[in-house]
Amino acid sequence: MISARAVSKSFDGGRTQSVLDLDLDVRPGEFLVLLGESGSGKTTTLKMLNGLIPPSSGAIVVDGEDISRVDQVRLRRRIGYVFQGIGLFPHLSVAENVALVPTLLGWPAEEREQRVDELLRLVHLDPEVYRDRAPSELSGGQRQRVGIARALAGRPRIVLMDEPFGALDPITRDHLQIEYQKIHRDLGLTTVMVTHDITESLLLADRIAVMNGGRLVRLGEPAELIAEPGDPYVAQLLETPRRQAERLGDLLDAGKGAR
Ligand SMILES: Nc1ncnc2c1ncn2[C@@H]1O[C@H](COP(=O)(O)OP(=O)(O)OP(=O)(O)O)[C@@H](O)[C@H]1O
Repeated sequence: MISARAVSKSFDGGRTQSVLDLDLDVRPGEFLVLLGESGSGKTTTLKMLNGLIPPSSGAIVVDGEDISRVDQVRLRRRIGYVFQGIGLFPHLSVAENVALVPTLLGWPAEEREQRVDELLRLVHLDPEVYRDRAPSELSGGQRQRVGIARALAGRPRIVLMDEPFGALDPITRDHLQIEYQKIHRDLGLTTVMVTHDITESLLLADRIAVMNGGRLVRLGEPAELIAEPGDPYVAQLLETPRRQAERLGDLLDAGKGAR
């Protein structure tokens, strides 16, 4: 569905090398997570996949088309994007934010409104209650739900998400992760999600692409990475969730014993 071939990106006339020689194939229907620490090149990669940033070299093919040769506006309307920090327009209502792409595509008002209500229900927000609210009148989790609804409005087959659950409390985060995973499956989407949270990537991804210093250092299913990190950096990343899982396992066992 998405292929990157020898993609590199530098800024400041070559002084900052953000992404180096990236080769990556995202399969149709796959949930792929780009994992790495701050500054490893994840956001730059995601923005290159929908043409927001042009690569310095290399090629990106989306659904069979080299994206440097397609109309950029049309391309971006075919790909849903959930931005880091959500990025809802504060002066627009929830419904207007969700209807952004359908409005740009010139959908008739009635169809647009039906779509907004359908999407709000999909992300578990009652349209009667939330349609006319301003983003400032929502909790962080509700705002993130609106961000997801907005990304899905134009019926994209591909969704790119940049740290979508990063700023949420753990309980809301867990709910939204599970809900989004269901949406991804039910709608047959291809999703690429950026995170620096190793546990999140292990729980959500079909495959994880680990980036370090602009390079893709490991690509594999969560179980494959756990069984064989294959790279010292990946082994180091896995230490924390492994330790936490062991401690939680011990506590759960102790809890059972105390009952
Ligand atoms: N427009 C830009 N101009 C100059 N340098 C940039 C620009 N965008 C990104 N960079 C640099 O490229 C590198 C990778 O940045 P990127 O935002 O892709 O990292 P990231 O892994 O997404 O980090 P984070 O998790 O903090 O968002 C960083 O060193 C960053 O400073």
